[in-house]
Amino acid sequence: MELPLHKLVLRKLKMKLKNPFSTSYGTVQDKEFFLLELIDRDGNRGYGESVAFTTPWYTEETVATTFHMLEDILIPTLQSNMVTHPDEVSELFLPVKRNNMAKAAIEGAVWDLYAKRLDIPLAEALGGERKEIEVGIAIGIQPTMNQLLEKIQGALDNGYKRIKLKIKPGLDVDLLSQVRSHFPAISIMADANSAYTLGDIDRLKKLDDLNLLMIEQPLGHDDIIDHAKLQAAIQTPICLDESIHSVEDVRKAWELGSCKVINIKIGRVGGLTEAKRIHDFCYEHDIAVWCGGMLEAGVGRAHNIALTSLPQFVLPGDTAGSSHYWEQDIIKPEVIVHDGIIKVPKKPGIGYDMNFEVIEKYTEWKKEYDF
Ligand SMILES: O=C(O)CCC(=O)C1=CC=C[C@@H](O)[C@@H]1C(=O)O
Ligand SMILES: [Mg+2]
Repeated sequence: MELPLHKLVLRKLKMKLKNPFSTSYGTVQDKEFFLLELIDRDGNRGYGESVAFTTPWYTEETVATTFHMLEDILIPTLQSNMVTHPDEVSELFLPVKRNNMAKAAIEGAVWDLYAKRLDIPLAEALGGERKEIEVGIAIGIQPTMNQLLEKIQGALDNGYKRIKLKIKPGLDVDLLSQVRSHFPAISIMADANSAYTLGDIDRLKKLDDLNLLMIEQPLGHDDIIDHAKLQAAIQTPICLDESIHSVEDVRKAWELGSCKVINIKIGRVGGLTEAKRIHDFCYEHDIAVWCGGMLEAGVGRAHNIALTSLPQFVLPGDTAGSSHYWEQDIIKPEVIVHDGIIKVPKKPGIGYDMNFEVIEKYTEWKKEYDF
């Protein structure tokens, strides 16, 4: 049955993070993004959120390229084609190379609308079964060791199930050893955001003594060959983040032995349909999967929660609670983490209502598109 699309409302928002988030690439303080509200002829509303940053340090996409893609390519494509199921959106966008975060923003709104039309939770529409999901937390690079230890303790006090720390050359073996000696038994992983090369192999081998859950994206953002060499040389499981844009990337990485774990970010892989394909491949091949974060506001967070309800998300994701990032989130209720657990909402679609008071407060401009 056709999805009778009526109108798309595109809002540009800017929200200040409570705490700046620092990685080997740099620091994020303000999060700029698009909120997409897709309305059908029966008055149902589906929501999507874009995740690209203002500069292309994580992937090549930015807020500006997202707008260009939405305005000039993706929205017109959706306007001129009929869809019956969200999977058809990624088919429609197939001739457009990459620009996965822009594609995911619009596809996410279609998925939410589709689930709402069926009157079922998005998690169920995706085939998810979990009623609750376990989550961890990502802690950015801190100015001092004491501040880092305090942040970790605070996260543990809040029940988060695993701690992800950012590392870079010079802020790695010693830093992680100190953390490990303060917290001998906790689940710790390190994210390098491509800060190393194979020349650092001896340094990276030292991490094997620290019982890390995994090391995320140690080498080049577009590499799977050197990662295979590194994985053969170290015991710590490698997780790929930046290198993975599709299920084909996962298949190749798996065949080469480039990693043991996959971080799925809906935006990086072009939407929930491709995220689900990656999930299914990993399920069949017994590859551990978890859901990464992009410092999302509530709508993006809600999509992550729905996705994480699928069975192969066997490791805690980066979906921390709203209050970890924001003074006020754009959804009601906010995402609450209790003892490191989020309850998957039972209401239709993403399962959270929009908080338009907050949305209006942070909206810089909005624009409407008719279908
Ligand atoms: O959303 C979160 O809480 C996790 C954020 C996070 O760790 C990242 C977001 C975006 C880019 C990176 O710095 C990093 C990552 O690589 O996973
Ligand atoms: Mg990462």
